[in-house]
Amino acid sequence: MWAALDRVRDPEIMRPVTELGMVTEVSVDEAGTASVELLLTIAGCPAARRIEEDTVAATASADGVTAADVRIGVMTPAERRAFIERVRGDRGARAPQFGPDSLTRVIAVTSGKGGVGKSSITAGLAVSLAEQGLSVGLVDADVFGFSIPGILGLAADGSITQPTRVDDMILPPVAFGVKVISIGMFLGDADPRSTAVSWRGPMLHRTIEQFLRDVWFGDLDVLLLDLPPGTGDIAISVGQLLPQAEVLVVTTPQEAAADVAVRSALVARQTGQTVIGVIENMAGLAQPDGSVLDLFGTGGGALVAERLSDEEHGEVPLLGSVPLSPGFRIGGDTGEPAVLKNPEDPAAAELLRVSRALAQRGRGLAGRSLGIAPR
Ligand SMILES: Nc1ncnc2c1ncn2[C@@H]1O[C@H](COP(=O)(O)OP(=O)(O)OP(=O)(O)O)[C@@H](O)[C@H]1O
Repeated sequence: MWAALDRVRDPEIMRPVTELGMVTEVSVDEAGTASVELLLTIAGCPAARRIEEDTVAATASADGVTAADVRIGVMTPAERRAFIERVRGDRGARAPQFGPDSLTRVIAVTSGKGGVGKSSITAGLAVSLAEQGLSVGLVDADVFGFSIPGILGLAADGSITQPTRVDDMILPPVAFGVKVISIGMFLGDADPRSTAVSWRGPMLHRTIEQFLRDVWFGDLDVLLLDLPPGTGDIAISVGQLLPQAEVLVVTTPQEAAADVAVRSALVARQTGQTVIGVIENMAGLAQPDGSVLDLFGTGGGALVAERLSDEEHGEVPLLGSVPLSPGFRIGGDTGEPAVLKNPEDPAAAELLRVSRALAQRGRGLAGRSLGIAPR
């Protein structure tokens, strides 16, 4: 019975319910009727139905079980505190999750101009890294244009999927294997389609800080951040809070956009972050006759990469050039990322190639404390 229940995972925490202490009673009588009690953290949590269905299915599938009696209850405050401690492990309460010694690679995606496809690229990279088996989190810090929930299917009918709160721990919704948190999830009952975030710098800083502290991401291989375009308060806050972050610059092939893209990368450098590459988006659109229409010109990505490369910082590579593609755009509009639904699409295929190259580079141990002391 326990082995069967080990297969039931909490969809938000992505760990077996047995390991999380959520299963409080398991017994089977002589007639083969299995009786299981499982406790949810809070009543009506979004994951509840799925957990209940999976528990019933797992119980019924265990060897020798002829009938399943599954009871779902809710934890007492004391049980919930014990649960939070188990989930957080020895990191303790409210400790920063992505400090300099963290093994998680933090990649902030920035752009100079708005509308160059930064959010689409970030979401596509996150989903394809998760598809390759990495544990991935995504922070949508684009306050003025939070579009990640829509791109990842978390914004149906004008309301954005809310994170689950277990006391002071916030569990991010999971989309296509990616733990996602967005400013758009914290607007209360307001309709995100017609709500503007007009917070000043300190409020934005606190919000990003809270995302990194109270949102429980667990052990991530990669945390991606979708920054607002340009060089504003958020970029500076992220630089201060995550100086070890690596930065990807998204730009279009238009040479005129290069200056502003380079400037956004230079702000990241000033806060100690490392620019690891440039992704050109909205490159040539393939025509039915096989020719290519360079709607936004050519060469912008290579130009930004070249201007960011120097002796001090080494070579900043152009990691890929993602073409314009109606299929890629439709995937974003419908919340079904093309990298999963339509991997042959030319834009999706190029993004998959870039994500595979990124996945191969782990975070090095250089400069980090290994947490061991000499005797
Ligand atoms: N390669 C592409 N081919 C076709 N459409 C694209 C491509 N990349 C992005 N788009 C579309 O362009 C629009 C803008 O993209 P997106 O929202 O990702 O840009 P952004 O840079 O994050 O914008 P902002 O930061 O200003 O919010 C979206 O409608 C998106 O679907």
